[in-house]
Parts: sequence; C-alpha cells; structure tokens
Amino acid sequence: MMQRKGVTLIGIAGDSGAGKSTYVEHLKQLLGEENVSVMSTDDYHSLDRVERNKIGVTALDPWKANNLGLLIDHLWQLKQKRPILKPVYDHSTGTFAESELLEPRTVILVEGLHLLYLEKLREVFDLKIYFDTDISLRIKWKVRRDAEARGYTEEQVLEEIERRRPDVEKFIEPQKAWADMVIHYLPDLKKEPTEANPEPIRVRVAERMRGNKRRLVKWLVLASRLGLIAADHYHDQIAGEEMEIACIEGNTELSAMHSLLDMVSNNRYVDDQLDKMHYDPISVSQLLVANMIYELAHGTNMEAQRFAESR
Ligand SMILES: Nc1ncnc2c1ncn2[C@@H]1O[C@H](COP(=O)(O)OP(=O)(O)OP(=O)(O)O)[C@@H](O)[C@H]1O
Ligand SMILES: O=C(CO)[C@H](O)[C@H](O)COP(=O)(O)O
Repeated sequence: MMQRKGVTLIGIAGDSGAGKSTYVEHLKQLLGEENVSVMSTDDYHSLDRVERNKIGVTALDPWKANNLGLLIDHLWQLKQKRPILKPVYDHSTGTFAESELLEPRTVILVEGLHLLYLEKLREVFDLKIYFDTDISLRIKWKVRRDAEARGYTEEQVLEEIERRRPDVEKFIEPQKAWADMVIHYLPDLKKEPTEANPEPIRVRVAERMRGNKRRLVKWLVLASRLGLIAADHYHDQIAGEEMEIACIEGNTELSAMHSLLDMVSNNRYVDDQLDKMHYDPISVSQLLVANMIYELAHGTNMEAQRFAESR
C-alpha cells in the first residue's frame, strides 16, 4: 500500500452487539493486515464491570463509565503518527489488563460505543460510519457472544440489554446524526435460510444528501438499474434528516462485483481479494467500503498520484 503523508482514521460507532468489530476484522483483511491498526474504545472504560454495577451505571454512560478525554488525546496522537500506550479492557474478566503499545499504520480502524458523540472525536475521522443493526439481530448476537466469551449467562445478558435500553436511546442512537454513512443490517425474511447461509441478511446503506461524502449509494442505485445487483432505492428520515438509501439483497455475481468496483472507482485496490463466485450483501458493502478507505488513504486516482510523486 502506498503511503500518503498522514494516517487515515475511520470511526465506526454503534451499539453493543451490532457487529462493529466483526466488520472491522473483515476490512482489515481486505486492506491488508500490515497496513491497518485496529482499536476498540471499550479499552477506554473508566470503570470495570464490578464498579459499574456497584454504582448502577452502564458502560454506555459517556461521562461516568468512560474516559473520553484520554480517547480524544490518543486519537489525535495517532493522527499525528505517534504511537500510544493504550489501556486494555479484558471482556473475559470484566477488568483492566496491562496497557499496550499501539503503533499507527496507514489506516486506523476505530470502533466503539461513543465515537461520534463529541465534536473533538468526530473531527479526527476521515470517514464516520454508524452501525445500525436491527434490534432482533443485535439481541441474538449479543446474547450468544456475551454468554460464550464474556462470562455472562443468557438471562444476565437479556437483563443487561433491558437495563441499557434508556442509555442506548440517550447516548448511542443519536450519534447517527453525525455519520457520513449509516449501515443497517436487517434479516432478509424473503430468503430461505440454508446451511451455507443460515441467517440471510440485507444491508441498507444510507448517505446524507448534503456534503461531499456521498460515495456509494448513487453507484449502488445505478448498478441495480443496470441489473448488476439487487438493491431497493428510497429516501428516509434518519435522526431527523432525509437520507438516500440503497438496500442490497441476495447474491452479487463475481463479474457484477468487478463491474461495480469499476463504476465506483478508478482504482482496483481490492481486485486481488475477489476470490469467490458470488458475494452476499455484507461482503458487497465491505468490499466497497474497503475500496473507499483505500481511496481516502491514497487518493482517488493512483496514476495521478504516482505521476505527482515522480515529479
Ligand atoms: N455478519 C454477521 N453475521 C452473523 N453474526 C455476526 C455478524 N456480525 C457479528 N456477528 C455476531 O455478533 C457478535 C457481536 O459482534 P461484534 O463483536 O462484531 O459486535 P460489536 O458491535 O463489536 O459489539 P461490542 O461493542 O459489544 O463489542 C459476534 O460475536 C458474532 O458472533
Ligand atoms: O457495551 C459493551 C461494548 O462491548 C460492553 O458491554 C462493555 O464494553 C462492557 O463490557 P463487559 O460487559 O464485558 O464488562
């Protein structure tokens, strides 16, 4: 990956269990592990699990349960290509572990509960995404994950989800208003579950109508008109603002994926990652978002950049 002068910071916000870290892991693979640093803002909790429960606050409280001041400081250090000594929150025990050194690479993918909550956070990002996974999937996934990996019983997770509901509404969901793009996973009820695809999902990509960050929806709509992908197109109010939406469903063939990438970009950054015969809606969105991040990191036209650098 060619290096632009700075680092490119991508912020992915959303509720617990929305699928943020899973998405980030896929983006990291698509962008090349050696080019990417990953951070979770769970490491910036200021209270451990016992302390939170003792005073009756949830991890979603930005002020009482999180050290957003340190997070802001660290993100701006990384933006200036400086390494940071990052705290570590261990979900398997609900306590803090030894801090770790984090070296900034070309792209830094940051995911967490409050990333778009404050202006000082929003300002640091080159792209801001809000993950708005349907509540039915969020509950199912959180219950499974927290019971398997975080030492909770199923009942405790369900109680915790209920206890958190007011904080989700107060602190997490309003952040949609600041996102360049809102990604919404929905169950695809029209599609029969199969062994290979037990949980068919549609992906709604929403972009705001104003500003210069409209990169994907118009291409998805065109690709759908051309019969390359299956996507509904409509407008909807999200956090009080009209946004343009493309909802991708079904599988996209390899040849159509190539054409779609040709349409959205002059570059073929993720071409060598196209190793399947078809792509589900999540993979389509990941390939397009990865390509977009490459472009943010390296410019929209590689040839032009090479030429500029050679002079
Ligand atoms: N696309 C997907 N399909 C099926 N299951 C998924 C998908 N994405 C995530 N999950 C499941 O949901 C669980 C939670 O996902 P993930 O850890 O990515 O969420 P998160 O938003 O990072 O949550 P948290 O903020 O609580 O760490 C995962 O353990 C995984 O099992
Ligand atoms: O909202 C969450 C994001 O992952 C977690 O619940 C929060 O980080 C606290 O973690 P734990 O429940 O493991 O103590």
